[in-house]
Amino acid sequence: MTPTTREECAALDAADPLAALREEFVLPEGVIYLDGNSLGALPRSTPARVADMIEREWGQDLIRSWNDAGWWDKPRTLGAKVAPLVGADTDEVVVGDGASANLFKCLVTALRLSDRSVVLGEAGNFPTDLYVTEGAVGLAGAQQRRIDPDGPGLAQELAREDVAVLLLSHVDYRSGVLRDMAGITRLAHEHGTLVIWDLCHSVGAVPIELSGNDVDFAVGCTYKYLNAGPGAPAFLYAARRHHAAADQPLSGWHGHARPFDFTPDYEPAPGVSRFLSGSQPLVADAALEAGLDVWAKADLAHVRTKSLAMTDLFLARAASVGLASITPAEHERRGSQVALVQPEEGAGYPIVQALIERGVIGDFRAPDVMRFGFTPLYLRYVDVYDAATALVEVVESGEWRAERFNRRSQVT
Ligand SMILES: Cc1ncc(COP(=O)(O)O)c(C=O)c1O
Ligand SMILES: Nc1c(O)cccc1C(=O)C[C@H](N)C(=O)O
Repeated sequence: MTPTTREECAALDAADPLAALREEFVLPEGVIYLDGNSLGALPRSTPARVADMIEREWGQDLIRSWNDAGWWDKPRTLGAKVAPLVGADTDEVVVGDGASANLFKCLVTALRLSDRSVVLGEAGNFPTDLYVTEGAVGLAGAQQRRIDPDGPGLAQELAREDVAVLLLSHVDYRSGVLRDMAGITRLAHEHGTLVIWDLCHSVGAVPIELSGNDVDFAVGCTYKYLNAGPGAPAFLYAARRHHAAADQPLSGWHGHARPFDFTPDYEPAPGVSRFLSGSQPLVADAALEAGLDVWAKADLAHVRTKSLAMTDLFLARAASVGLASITPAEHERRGSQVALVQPEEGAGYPIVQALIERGVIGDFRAPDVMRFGFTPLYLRYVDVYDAATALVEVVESGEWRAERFNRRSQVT
């Protein structure tokens, strides 16, 4: 049941099985952070973990750390820590490079596995997915088609039976719509299409079953709900059945079968390691590891229950001041964010700025969406209640109309 009063929220916090995890994060005084879907908060253990990596592993142990501190294997050992969060086996996930680069690798690999040459994508996807697809199809001599995956176009396009690869975001970055991974993957496979899921906005936000749903490939970033830090390395999942035939385009020595033979010819490693390219940012890997170690203490079912209760609460209070939502009311179609449409032309950006001045940090996504992310590991129900109160007050008072809230900054 959705809490309606601050007292009910406090009671939910007192009974929250995730409550203790909030202590694992550095959260600035006076801030309610509703942007963890863009950049997650800092785990308390991260600075010491990174300092240890730099001072001891690098400073004292120097090159020996490639073996002694497990640097060489970090893409795999960190991949194994991501695997339970995405419902994959530990040997199907590697960490490395960025989400855009991994997307490129998966797209070209999938095109090479298929005898077709169309990549079907979504018109409203996060732009990097569209740009990377453009680059990949250009190189592979393929074509890109775009649809609205939440309408009838998806089934119609797949039924043409010329689609090699379907690339979709599991949760839409703007609206927060959660797609039916099981149903869409099954439908695509029935039509001979491989599927790549972009999990950037769903990993750590909702439970995910990649292996159970026979997903072919997936990528995701770690700096949002996984709290790995700005620009942290991403992950790549490839179903085991594709490993032997996967021919990824950024073949580099970290993906070689015997890298220390230093042979002139490329021979891919047998498993998911073949998706690696070159050396990885090991300082950033240390921060990622600290973020993943917090996740090892969380139960995703509890995260999901709390996330839905929080978004229900926020949606209900936004509706009470007439704010329309493009985030679905149905739980099974909702990620862990709320996207509200501005009440009048040009109001969204200044409303978000007015909230930020009050210590409630969300963001604005052009052209008209006010976006609020909910991260059950470090948010309390009372925070959500207080943030919603601030939103109601900002809208009702009209304080957002002040000129200072309309000065745009580069990163929004
Ligand atoms: C759906 C989606 N894909 C990819 C990315 C990011 O890619 P990268 O980490 O390579 O910048 C983002 C966010 O930045 C995103 O929302
Ligand atoms: N990755 C980002 C970056 O390097 C700079 C600024 C913002 C981002 C983001 O992650 C944006 C995010 N994907 C979004 O959904 O808006």
